[in-house]
Amino acid sequence: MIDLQNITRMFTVGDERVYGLKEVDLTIGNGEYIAVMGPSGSGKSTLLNIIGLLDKPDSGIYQLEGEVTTGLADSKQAELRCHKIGFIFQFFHLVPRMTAMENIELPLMLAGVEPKVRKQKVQKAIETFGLAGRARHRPDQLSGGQRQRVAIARATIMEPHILLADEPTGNLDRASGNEVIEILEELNSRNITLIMVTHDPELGNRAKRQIHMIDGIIGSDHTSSPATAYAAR
Ligand SMILES: Nc1ncnc2c1ncn2[C@@H]1O[C@H](COP(=O)(O)OP(=O)(O)OP(=O)(O)O)[C@@H](O)[C@H]1O
Repeated sequence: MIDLQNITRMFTVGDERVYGLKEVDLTIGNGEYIAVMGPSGSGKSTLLNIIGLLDKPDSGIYQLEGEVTTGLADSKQAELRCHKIGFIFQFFHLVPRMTAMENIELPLMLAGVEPKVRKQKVQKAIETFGLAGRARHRPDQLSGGQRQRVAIARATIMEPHILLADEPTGNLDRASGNEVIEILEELNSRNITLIMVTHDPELGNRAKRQIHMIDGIIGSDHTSSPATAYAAR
C-alpha cells in the first residue's frame, strides 16, 4: 500500500517558487494498475519520483507498506527502494558499457547477492524476457524494444512489489511499445502494482485507474468499472 498524505514538493527557480506537487493525498492499493496523465509540467514525474523515493517531499507524510518513509535516513530509503520498487524510464537508463546480462545483474550485485544465485536469477530473467541470444550485447547493439526489455528485467530482478514506469513506450515504435505494455500488464496480473506515466490516452485507458494531474494537484482520479476496463483492452 502506498499512502501519500498532504504531500507538497516545491522547487525554487531564481526568485520564483514552483509547485511540483501541492498538498496531494493519494492511496494506492497492492496490485493496482494506474495511469498518471496530465499536461507537461503538471507534476507527473515529481509524483513518481516521490513514490519511488528518488525525491523527498517538503511536507506531508508518505507511508510505503505501512512504514513512514519521511524522515528516514537516505541509506534506509535506498534499501526500501532497492527491495520494493522497480523503475522503468523512457530512455531506458541502461549502463552503456555493460552487457544486457551485466545491466540486469547490477541490482543483485548492489544488494550483495552471492554470485551463484545472481547468475541463476539473471539467466531466468534473460529467458523470461526473450533476451536469449542478446545477453552479451551492449545497449547500443540492441533495438529499442530489446533495451526496454533489459530495463524491465533489471527493474524486476529484485522481485519488487511496485513498478514505476515513466513513459515506458515513449521512445519505441508501436509494435515494440505494445510488446512492452503486454509484459508490464503480465507483471501486474501477478499482483505487482503498476504505476505508469503516459501522454498516450489509448495507453492510459488500458489502466484500471486513471489519475489526471494538473498544476501539481490531482485533478481527477477515476477507476474504470470491470466492464469498462475490459472494453478498453
Ligand atoms: N528539479 C527541478 N527544478 C525546478 N523545477 C522543477 C524541477 N523538477 C520539476 N520542476 C517543476 O515542477 C513542476 C512539475 O514538473 P514535473 O517534471 O513533475 O512535470 P511532468 O508532468 O512530469 O512534466 P512532463 O510531462 O513534461 O515530464 C514543473 O513546473 C517543473 O518545472
